[in-house]
Amino acid sequence: MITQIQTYIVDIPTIRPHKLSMTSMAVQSMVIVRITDSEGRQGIGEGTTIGGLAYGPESPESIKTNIDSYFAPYLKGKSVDNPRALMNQLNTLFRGNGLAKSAVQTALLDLRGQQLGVPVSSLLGGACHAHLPCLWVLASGNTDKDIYEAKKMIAERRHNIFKIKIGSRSVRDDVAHVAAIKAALGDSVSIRVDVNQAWTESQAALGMAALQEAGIDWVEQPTLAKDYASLVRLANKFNIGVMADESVADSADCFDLAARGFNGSVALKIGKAGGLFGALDAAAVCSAAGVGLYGGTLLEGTIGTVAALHAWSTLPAIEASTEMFGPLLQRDDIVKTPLNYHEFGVDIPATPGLGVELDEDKLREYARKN
Ligand SMILES: O=C(O)C[C@H]1C=CC(=O)O1
Ligand SMILES: [Mn+2]
Repeated sequence: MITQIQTYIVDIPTIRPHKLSMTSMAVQSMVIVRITDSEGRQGIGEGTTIGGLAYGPESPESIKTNIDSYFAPYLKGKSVDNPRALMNQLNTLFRGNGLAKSAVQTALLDLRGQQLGVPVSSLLGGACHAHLPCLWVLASGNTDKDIYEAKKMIAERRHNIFKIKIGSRSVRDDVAHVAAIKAALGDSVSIRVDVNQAWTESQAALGMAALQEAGIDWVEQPTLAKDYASLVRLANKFNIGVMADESVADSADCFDLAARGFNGSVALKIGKAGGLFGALDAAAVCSAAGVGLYGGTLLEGTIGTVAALHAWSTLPAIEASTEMFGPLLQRDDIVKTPLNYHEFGVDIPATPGLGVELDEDKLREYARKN
């Protein structure tokens, strides 16, 4: 039985400013949820966004408030035997708030996994992978710094696929920046870009023609999230792949986009989909429609990242790789043993629950005091 639900906003500085088209991040703010049962076992979860309200409709403050005010009173006293039934109830009682629901669902699955002595991936049907590839995002905004950073990652065998954040400068300047990085890294390194909705369709056509010429493999969310028609037209017009990110949150969005003739890939994110169950439902719709899968992040720390990894590990194929590098962007970690990044990817824990444990001292150090 659930006896206590605690939430914390945890602010951890990033290793360098992370520049997206809509904001520059120097700190990552994560909402950590801890659910305790009557035997004293604890499950942990994370709800994280980017840049307060700059990226999406939920902020760290809204995630915490809505868990404290709405979800926690409902969950207190309930059994954890069936996390899916509890989530169905939350979805019926409370609209939206996917990031807050993802945090709570993660904590319920962590707790249930510990009760049963199995990893979260087993609760989802079982892992097909023990190690998944993981790319790195170049977002310093400076061409030379990005090239240096990428070469270091390749030499350390940490990452060999890179995503470059663009969209805050002119199309020509952005293309020149990306083409210079691609030329410096060479043919064996796969490069993609994320425009985060910054282009009009005609800017996208100009940019994509030039990026295709420069040998770039994917363009993520070139145009506005709700402009499905432009995504479909661009995906059909160019050989360079189109990745939908902000356009699609859940399985219904994926169905809608695929039904309009989209033939690219989709960035799955547990936060967008309201949790692991929703993200896997979205994956099933994409796979049935021939749309490729990509394991996406909202730059979560270790807890949110490992939760997503458990979900992605159950997918037979993740055609467009993953970007589960969030913990590496943070200067410090609030878990006792960080995830193991090596050989251009990351290991998925096989111990009960999520397989990571909170470091109470670090939690105290970084938790927001007011
Ligand atoms: O993809 C996004 O839009 C959000 C996020 C994922 C990686 C990153 O650097 O930013
Ligand atoms: Mn994106």
